[in-house]
Amino acid sequence: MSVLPEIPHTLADYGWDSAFAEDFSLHHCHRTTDLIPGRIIRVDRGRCDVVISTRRSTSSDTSTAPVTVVPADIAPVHTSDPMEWACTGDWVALDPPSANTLATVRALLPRRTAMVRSTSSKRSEGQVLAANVDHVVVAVCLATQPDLGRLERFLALAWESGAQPLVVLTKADLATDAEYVRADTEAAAPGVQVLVVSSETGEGIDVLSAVLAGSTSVLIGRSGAGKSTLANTLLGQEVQEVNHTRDSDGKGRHTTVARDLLPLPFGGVLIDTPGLRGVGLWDAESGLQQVFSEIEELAQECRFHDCAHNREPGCAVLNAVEDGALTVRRLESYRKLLRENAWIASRTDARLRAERLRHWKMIHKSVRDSGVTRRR
Ligand SMILES: Nc1nc2c(ncn2[C@@H]2O[C@H](COP(=O)(O)OP(=O)(O)OP(=O)(O)O)[C@@H](O)[C@H]2O)c(=O)[nH]1
Ligand SMILES: [Zn+2]
Repeated sequence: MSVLPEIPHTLADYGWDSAFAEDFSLHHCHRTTDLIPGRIIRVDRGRCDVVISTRRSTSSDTSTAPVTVVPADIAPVHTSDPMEWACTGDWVALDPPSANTLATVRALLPRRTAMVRSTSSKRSEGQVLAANVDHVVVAVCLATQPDLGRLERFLALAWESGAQPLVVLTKADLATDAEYVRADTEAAAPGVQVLVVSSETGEGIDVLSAVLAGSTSVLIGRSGAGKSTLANTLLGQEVQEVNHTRDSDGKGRHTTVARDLLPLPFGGVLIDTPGLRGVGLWDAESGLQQVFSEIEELAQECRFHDCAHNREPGCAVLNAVEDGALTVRRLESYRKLLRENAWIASRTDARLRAERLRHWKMIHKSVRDSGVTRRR
């Protein structure tokens, strides 16, 4: 067993609920040995760290007992497809650790959402950076002129993951015209809540905490947007668990338990993994449709159903630009991101994608056939 101390959180604090419990029971009943549920908080070279309950007896106990962190082997669930690699946020079924064996992950439970980025390999494949995320919080700094095109790209990625995006306008204490920026931001983010916060004064932190409470969240945004500062503000005391502290002589660096997934003091967790913060687009066509939903709606009114909104007669999109209802900036941003996305998608091996789709359909079908109804 791990020598790590018990942490006064429960699996429920980490997002465990009855729908995951049902998915887990499907794996459980196929096995003679006792598998246990857990959530991956970090993956590192063939190993992962998993939070598990300190109590094993019944599932009702599991949700209220304190959790502990154990290292686990992920080799049995390794596949050739990076989209299916175990990642931070995954709920898993695992063999518990024993006196002389490491815990072993036997299955990943079906993901509700997945944050995906393109890898830099020659053959473009997606890689999952975080699983089962409920809120993607996009941080935009109020101290400088916001880059709305960049915001729209982050939002497309957020929508594409299946999570609910949220925009936080940070450093409100440095803002000269917060309301003006908020209005511009809201116009660039239909269907997305926009909150104004300051880690310096604490403005808006209570509202943000209430929105994120009980869910799994990630913070993304450009460098310097104030993500680390905001994460520390939200995590409060909890962050002490992960701080990298220097030796008293100032030479070496000690790491206590390094975690990419941290419990929030008001319930729920925050995922912060390297690579997730400045993530790029990957096959986010439906995400783009959601970011630019008003343009998609206008396009329904164009005279020609294949209208490219260039100079076609009866184009509702161009008419909206003429009326001032739609900005040229936003239409150009929409075109640019669609082109960028099409280019990335075209690099992806079509056969690979078809296989992946078939595989996931099979999983969904087997879940459906077992009579389990899923929440989302
Ligand atoms: N005045 C003020 N400064 C802030 C606030 N939040 C962050 N900052 C400052 O802004 C700078 C960047 O903040 P970070 O939290 O490091 O930004 P980040 O988004 O994590 O940056 P990366 O780690 O590069 O991605 C730091 O100097 C912070 O002290 C705030 O609410 N008010
Ligand atoms: Zn048109």
